[in-house]
Amino acid sequence: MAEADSLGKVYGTGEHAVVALAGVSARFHEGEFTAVMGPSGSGKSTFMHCLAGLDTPTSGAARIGGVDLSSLREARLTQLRRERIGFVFQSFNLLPTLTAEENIALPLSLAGKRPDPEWTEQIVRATGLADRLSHRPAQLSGGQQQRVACARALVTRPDIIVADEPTGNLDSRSGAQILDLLRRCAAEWGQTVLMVTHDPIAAGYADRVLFLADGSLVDEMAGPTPDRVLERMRRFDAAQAVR
Ligand SMILES: Nc1ncnc2c1ncn2[C@@H]1O[C@H](COP(=O)(O)OP(=O)(O)OP(=O)(O)O)[C@@H](O)[C@H]1O
Repeated sequence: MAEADSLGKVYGTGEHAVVALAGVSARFHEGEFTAVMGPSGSGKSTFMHCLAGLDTPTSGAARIGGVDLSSLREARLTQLRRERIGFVFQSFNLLPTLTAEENIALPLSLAGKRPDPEWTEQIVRATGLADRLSHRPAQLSGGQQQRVACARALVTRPDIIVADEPTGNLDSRSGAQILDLLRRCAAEWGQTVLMVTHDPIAAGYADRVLFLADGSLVDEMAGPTPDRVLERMRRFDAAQAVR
């Protein structure tokens, strides 16, 4: 469904050049929940942004449904992002003047489309927001705001959900609700879920973990558990301390 083919990204030029991605290849299948981990500055956000068409790679290709994103003009890329990818960010990014219901419907309003009532009801139920729909973000807890952001990401029924540290600002209980929901997106609705996280517990919800270091894919773990992820991260830290 989504594919990174030797994705490379260099910021700046000459002596100021920073290699954020040094040629990363990976495939992300339907119904698969992948966590992306690695030390700060290892290229996780850059990787996700290039893969989701929010940033342009300097080499290699990002493909969604077989389409090379670099072959698309800006308007077509915007449409593809809007229709096929749902984004969830660490800081929720809700519009403060809109109610929860209006925030959820926003991607459809922007595309001039009507909500599918059955699907909307399903995601409102899945996110447990039925009695909060008329509230504005300031009247909601962080966990509720992130659930609104998830419902907004889901409302277009995207093929891919991209979540950048979705639980980074949440307590563990609210975080678990978001992670359960992301797992459901993959297992129940067949969506391809990609999540950047620093948290081994969050990574334990995924089907596999990709580990980045210095812009390269250095390891992959299937069926992760928090303990195994933590142990793998400790080995990274030890290796970095030696260098
Ligand atoms: N716009 C930019 N201009 C210059 N350098 C950048 C830019 N964005 C990212 N970088 C650099 O690219 C490298 C990878 O950054 P990136 O944000 O992808 O890492 P990350 O693994 O997501 O980090 P973190 O966990 O801290 O969010 C870093 O060295 C960063 O400083």
